[in-house]
Amino acid sequence: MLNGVSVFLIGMMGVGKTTIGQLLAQRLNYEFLDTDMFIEQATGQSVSTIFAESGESIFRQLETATLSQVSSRLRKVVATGGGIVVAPDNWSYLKHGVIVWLDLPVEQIQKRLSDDTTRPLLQQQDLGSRLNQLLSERRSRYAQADIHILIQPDETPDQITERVLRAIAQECDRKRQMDEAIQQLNKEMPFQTNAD
Ligand SMILES: Nc1ncnc2c1ncn2[C@@H]1O[C@H](COP(=O)(O)OP(=O)(O)OP(=O)(O)O)[C@@H](O)[C@H]1O
Ligand SMILES: O=C(O)C1=C[C@@H](O)[C@@H](O)[C@H](O)C1
Ligand SMILES: [Mg+2]
Repeated sequence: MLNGVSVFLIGMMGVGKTTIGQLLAQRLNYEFLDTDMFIEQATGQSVSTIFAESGESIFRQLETATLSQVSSRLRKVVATGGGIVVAPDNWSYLKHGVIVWLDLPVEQIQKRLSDDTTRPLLQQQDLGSRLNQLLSERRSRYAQADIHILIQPDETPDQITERVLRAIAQECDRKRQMDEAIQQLNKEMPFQTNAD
């Protein structure tokens, strides 16, 4: 249904981009790629070490460079870092594929990440307020995705993956119908110049 077009998963930390991305790639027979892991392999450093020793700005440059590399490739499911939506330049790369926003209420994210030490932007006392602050800064960017999946609290990774697959199929159908309508209209009403 995708004709090789890649899928980009976006969303806040902890919503399950890496978990769902791996399952989705298996179902689509695509290769799975995670921008955080890609950066860790390329630099030989963990995301936390990059933030601590080089700073967030360098991490964001690594993220954009990674995305520019992977966006030109076909048949990939790409789990992106939670902050990838912030840099406007990154959208020109994301738009090479179908963009899926995995969304989960902050209370659920909080439960999942309460003991996490690997996400540098969350290493502070009040996890709930920090997540709410990041989400309010980013929500309008996430909302630019082609597909929005609001995950239910008890939904399993397999159930979410099924729902994403159905939504991708619907989105591909919608795009195909629109392309056909445009082609039909172009046939019926050939473009006229002022000279006609
Ligand atoms: N549907 C689910 N139900 C319960 N736990 C889940 C589900 N999906 C993911 N998790 C768990 O939540 C945690 C965060 O998931 P994951 O690492 O996939 O999120 P992420 O979106 O990739 O986060 P990040 O943006 O920080 O990389 C993991 O411990 C994972 O096992
Ligand atoms: O939301 C974010 O800004 C981040 C999310 C993670 O995936 C990592 O990319 C990093 O911890 C920053
Ligand atoms: Mg991840």
